[in-house]
Amino acid sequence: MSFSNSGSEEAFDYLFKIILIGDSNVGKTCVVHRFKSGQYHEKQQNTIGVDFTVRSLELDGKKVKIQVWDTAGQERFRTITQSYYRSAHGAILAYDLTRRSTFESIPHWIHEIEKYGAANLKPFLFKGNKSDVAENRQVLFEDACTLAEKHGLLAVLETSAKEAQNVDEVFTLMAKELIARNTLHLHGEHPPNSIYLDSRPGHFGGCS
Ligand SMILES: Nc1nc2c(ncn2[C@@H]2O[C@H](COP(=O)(O)OP(=O)(O)OP(=O)(O)O)[C@@H](O)[C@H]2O)c(=O)[nH]1
Repeated sequence: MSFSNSGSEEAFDYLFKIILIGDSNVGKTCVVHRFKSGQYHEKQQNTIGVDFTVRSLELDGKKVKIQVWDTAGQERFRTITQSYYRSAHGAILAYDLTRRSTFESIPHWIHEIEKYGAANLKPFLFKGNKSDVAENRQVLFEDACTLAEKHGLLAVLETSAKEAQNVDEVFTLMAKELIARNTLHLHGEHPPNSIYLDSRPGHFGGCS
């Protein structure tokens, strides 16, 4: 069965609302822009509140409409952004792998999701951005894996909005997981535990 919001819009099988969360300047907006337009722009302004982006994908023969809510990382917008958690189906936690403090904020963001998100707001996907400047790396992939395992997060991916590394993969993986969970739910089964992805594009491996 396919759905459409209005006659003029493309029909779809699934609509997923995915919220993107993390400290200011980790590159959330640039990643969303890369996902939507395939382009990279050095962004000058911080996000104010929440920005919406929609992109449709075809996954395993199904039309999937992904609505990304790009939230402001700045503290002063926290009350606005928290109000969007409740209706999200999936959450992506982002940090800047060249800035350790943004990684250390991740437990705080997990707490926010648990506090303000719906009870079934799982899985959280976990991504480190700016892998193109890995020479300035302050967060090891292994450290991210350890944190993800500790909190039962779905995946660890390292992305670059600048060099288009793993950007589509983040959203595709999230959508596939949400479809799988939806299907399992319909069949009364439980979803599997976490998946971990190596930082190299297209390489699906374990953390250890
Ligand atoms: N080298 C590099 N720089 C990036 C990348 N992605 C974003 N940036 C830069 O990081 C800065 C912050 O990017 P934004 O996308 O505005 O960050 P944000 O997380 O949306 O910030 P808020 O809107 O304040 O929450 C900008 O100067 C970008 O050009 C990347 O993949 N590689």
